[in-house]
Amino acid sequence: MPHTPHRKKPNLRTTTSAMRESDSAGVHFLTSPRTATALVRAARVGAGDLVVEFGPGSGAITAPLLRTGATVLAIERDERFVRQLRHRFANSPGLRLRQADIREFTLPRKGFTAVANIPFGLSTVLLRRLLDPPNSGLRGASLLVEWGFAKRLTAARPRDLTTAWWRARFELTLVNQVPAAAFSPQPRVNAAHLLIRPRAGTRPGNQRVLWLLLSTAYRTPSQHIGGMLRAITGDKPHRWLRPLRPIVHPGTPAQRLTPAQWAELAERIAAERAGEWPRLPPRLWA
Ligand SMILES: C[S@@+](CC[C@H](N)C(=O)[O-])C[C@H]1O[C@@H](n2cnc3c(N)ncnc32)[C@H](O)[C@@H]1O
Repeated sequence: MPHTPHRKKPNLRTTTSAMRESDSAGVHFLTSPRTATALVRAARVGAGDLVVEFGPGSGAITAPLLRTGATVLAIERDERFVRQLRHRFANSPGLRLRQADIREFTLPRKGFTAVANIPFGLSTVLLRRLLDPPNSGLRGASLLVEWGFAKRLTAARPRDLTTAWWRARFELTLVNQVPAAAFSPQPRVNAAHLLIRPRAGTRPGNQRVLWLLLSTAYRTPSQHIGGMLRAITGDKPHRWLRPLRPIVHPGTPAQRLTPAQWAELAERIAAERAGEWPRLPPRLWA
């Protein structure tokens, strides 16, 4: 007869006190299995894929993730959750659990997908870790973040250089609003399901050109795209602007371009202007 390992119930006292302390740090645990399932389904992962889960807590998202057959690298700082997860998933060979700080943990070089209910206070730091590096191994991400944060990130026109850099290389989609009632303790504001996918046709080789365009555009808000393109390429701006849709006139303020238009411009300039483009700064946000 197959041996069924004895499973202890999770220690609720320990879990509850860990949750209470996490609450004081602005951390909200997912209590809606339907939301966890939707988050995992949208990640489109399965056997052979590597998923990085930031802050698994007591495993609300880890469980459906493991059911997909993917390998889950879960990074949790709180020792009580780590112990609990080890116990709960003792028979899940797909789980690689690390007790570490997600702000410092070295992310895999190999292609990976990120899935997480992100502690609201760490959203920017984590997105920087995922989306800043020009050679990020990120294949996609399915994340729960604060609603206002998701709205700002997905606005039609990025309002700052960092967001423009992320959006020209990745498509960021606000899937839906997730009510505060889906968490315990409840946050004061609703959350959002944010989906991230690499932008089709964006090649790592174009990133120097892209950075040059964006950093020039965002340095001076009133700058016109025509003059900027002429200064960078030495060509008449129409050559680059003509194929863009919606239509962009040379007198358009550069910051009015959409992420897709920046991606297309960088792609075409890099393809047609072989040259020594300036190196990317070692830390892009510095
Ligand atoms: C918002 S909760 C999500 C927990 C679980 N995934 C869920 O949805 O219920 C965030 C989790 O991240 C952990 N955490 C917070 N800051 C962390 C850090 N700097 N490094 C690693 N884990 C962290 C917390 O202990 C907590 O378990």
